[in-house]
Amino acid sequence: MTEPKTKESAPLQPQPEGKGASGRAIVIVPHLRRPSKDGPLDAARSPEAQLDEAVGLALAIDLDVVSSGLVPLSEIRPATFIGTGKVEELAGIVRSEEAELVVVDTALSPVQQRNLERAWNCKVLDRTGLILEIFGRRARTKEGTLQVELAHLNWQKSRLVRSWTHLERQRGGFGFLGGPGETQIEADRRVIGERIHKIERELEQVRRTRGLHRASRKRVPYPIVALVGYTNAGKSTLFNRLTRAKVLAADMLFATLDPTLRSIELPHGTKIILSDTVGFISDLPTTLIAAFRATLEEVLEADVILHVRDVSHGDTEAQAADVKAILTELGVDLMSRRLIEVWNKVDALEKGGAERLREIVSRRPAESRPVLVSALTGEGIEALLDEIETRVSAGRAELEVALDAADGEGLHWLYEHTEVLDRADQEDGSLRLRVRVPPDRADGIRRRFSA
Ligand SMILES: Nc1nc2c(ncn2[C@@H]2O[C@H](COP(=O)(O)OP(=O)(O)OP(=O)(O)O)[C@@H](O)[C@H]2O)c(=O)[nH]1
Repeated sequence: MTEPKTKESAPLQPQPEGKGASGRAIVIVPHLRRPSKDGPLDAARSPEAQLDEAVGLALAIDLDVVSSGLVPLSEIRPATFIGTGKVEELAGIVRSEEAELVVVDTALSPVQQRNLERAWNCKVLDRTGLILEIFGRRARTKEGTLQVELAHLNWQKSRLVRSWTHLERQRGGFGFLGGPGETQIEADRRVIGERIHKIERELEQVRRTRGLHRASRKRVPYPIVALVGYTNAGKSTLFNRLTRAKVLAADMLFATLDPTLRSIELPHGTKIILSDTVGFISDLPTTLIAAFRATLEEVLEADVILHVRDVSHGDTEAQAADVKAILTELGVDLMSRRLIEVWNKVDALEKGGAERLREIVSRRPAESRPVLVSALTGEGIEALLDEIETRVSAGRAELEVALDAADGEGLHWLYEHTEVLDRADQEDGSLRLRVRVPPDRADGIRRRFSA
């Protein structure tokens, strides 16, 4: 593990005046000096990078981050997670900074959270709580919203302490939580239980309809190209660059919790559907995996997957490893021709960096060569479009079909289910069409419309 930025005795780094409107917050990343093999802290990622990410997440929910820093630990304390001395030191900082909230970027037990709240006399949000807030703000589809609310309720149920009502009121969420007395907690637990039941029923309903939507989407004749990648890798910016669509692309994490679809035409006329997906994040709390996966199922149906990477980020390798691990778990073959690595933000590399990457890329075999782009400046975009077109066509079969001109139904079917490349009306009253189809459809179509 790299040397921590903050020494044990040093105060946290003051932050420049933040733009946040949700309250004054301190962000800390506790990390073990010697990571234990079963410790909850992620040793693959540098603590500094984790701190950057945590501050980014806090800013994404409009917190005014007044101070932030690493908290090195020699061991994890059951009662407060971090040691007594450090807890006291932080209490002083909370007071002097008039902070209303401390984000502790690790998974805290309900008891640890409660004890820290008492010691600091302010709200404490752990990593799960922080990501839940972000998911809550970014969820756009019905299913996304329900999944997040369900995860939130399950998490709350395990820790019936007053939640951070300020944020939750804003979202119109769980304002009923808060009573400190036993009876109040029991009542809250019952209300939560009922709400969980209701949401589970609604989710069932939504899933059934989503299945229908997907079935109708599957009939769409165009190949689907899905963008995946780590949070802040530049997916939305690339999506916009490729589609010139107006999709939210702010310097915010998780600007896209739910998939967005657009259809575009590639340089040689191939039409595709471009699908933007949720950003990946390190150490995703297990309670959130279902909500996250629901949005990623799109990827499985994609003909081509663009794995967008921010190659100017210090942790780009660790981020890519995270994404690949999840793709593999979902059943995507990483060696498959349908995966293209897009190395984004080449404009942000330090001097000589882009040349170095170009050399690395040129040594890779052509079929697994990443494409270097800048979604911001447009550099490399033409080459990317060409590569997408090559891969899309490679995965599709081209057929010649013939049918009677009077077969209106057949013609209609072909236009709905295949990509019609060319059409010729014959003198004998028949029609000849050149169509492109997914390989698994080719045989059926040949049988029905023998050329
Ligand atoms: N310098 C540079 N910045 C970029 C580039 N592409 C995107 N960005 C910036 O990176 C930030 C994140 O971009 P987004 O497109 O929102 O990232 P995302 O992957 O969609 O993020 P999530 O929605 O959180 O998953 C924004 O500030 C973009 O302006 C690029 O090629 N070069």
